[in-house]
Amino acid sequence: MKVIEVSNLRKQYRDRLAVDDVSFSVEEGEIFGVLGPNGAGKTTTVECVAGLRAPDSGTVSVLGGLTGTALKECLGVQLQSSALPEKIKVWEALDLYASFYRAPADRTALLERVGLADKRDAHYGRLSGGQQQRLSIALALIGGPRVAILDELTTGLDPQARRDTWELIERVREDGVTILLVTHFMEEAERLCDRLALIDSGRVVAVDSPEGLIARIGSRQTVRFRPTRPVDDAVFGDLPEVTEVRRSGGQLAVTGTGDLLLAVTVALATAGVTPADLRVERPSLDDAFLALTGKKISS
Ligand SMILES: Nc1ncnc2c1ncn2[C@@H]1O[C@H](COP(=O)(O)OP(=O)(O)OP(=O)(O)O)[C@@H](O)[C@H]1O
Repeated sequence: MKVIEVSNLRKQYRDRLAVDDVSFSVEEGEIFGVLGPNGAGKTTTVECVAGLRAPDSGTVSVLGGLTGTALKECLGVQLQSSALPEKIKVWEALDLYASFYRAPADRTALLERVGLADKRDAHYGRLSGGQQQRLSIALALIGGPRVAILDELTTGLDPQARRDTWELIERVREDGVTILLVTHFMEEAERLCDRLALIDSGRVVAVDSPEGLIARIGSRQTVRFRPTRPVDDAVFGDLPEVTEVRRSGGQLAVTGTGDLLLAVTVALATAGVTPADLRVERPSLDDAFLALTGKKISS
């Protein structure tokens, strides 16, 4: 079942065309990512989905076309700009947000869920960045939504806090919540999203799974290592998987396709060479975006 359907969305701010032509749909239970560089139109798109902005043209349908209070009861939103007052306590924020809903979720269970049970009396301003983000996720979930919209929720977090947040999002999905996630982090998109819309300059460049997007640019990969003793290019000469061998300092980079790692390691073993610091570089979502748009997403 399609939970969100966006068709030919367009939104202009004065002389700035933020969203030109955006269409995608999100299936029930998916984590669907909206990925693109800064200023691509991601936030404007999800604000239109959340009913917080009116599109100039195009249509948005959530849960079969719910509007007004019915939509609000089913939708949880965590936006980039939603900062709370420094002095508000965690439980006060939850109580405040719970008052917006007819049947709010159990607050104690929710605090446990996001790992803030021991912070219930703490002031918002005294929480770490990761804790503030987890509170904002709890606030997005307080109404017991079927769909949650989360915008740039790990921006500014350290790697551990980011990974903790990803685990939390995965658990939220396991509870049956469909998630629309805005991000410009490749790793986040690859780790969390079932499917993604790549957005550039207000337009959808492609919609696919992370693997599907990466597969579009082919299966080229590179095996890098430091040989424990000198190795001649001829060692790889007859391997159909290998297209290029490059040397830089003491390091070798063998590029090719297919089961390249196996082919290279067997050839090295046959030649009696041990590859130290061996690693395989496969194309990333960043490479896919670059191939599709000529630009890099990473900021
Ligand atoms: N309220 C506004 N008034 C005028 N221009 C705006 C407004 N909001 C966004 N824009 C502009 O519209 C374009 C798209 O912005 P939007 O925030 O939707 O992009 P984004 O992909 O979410 O970017 P970011 O990752 O930086 O948040 C940008 O050029 C932005 O400067």
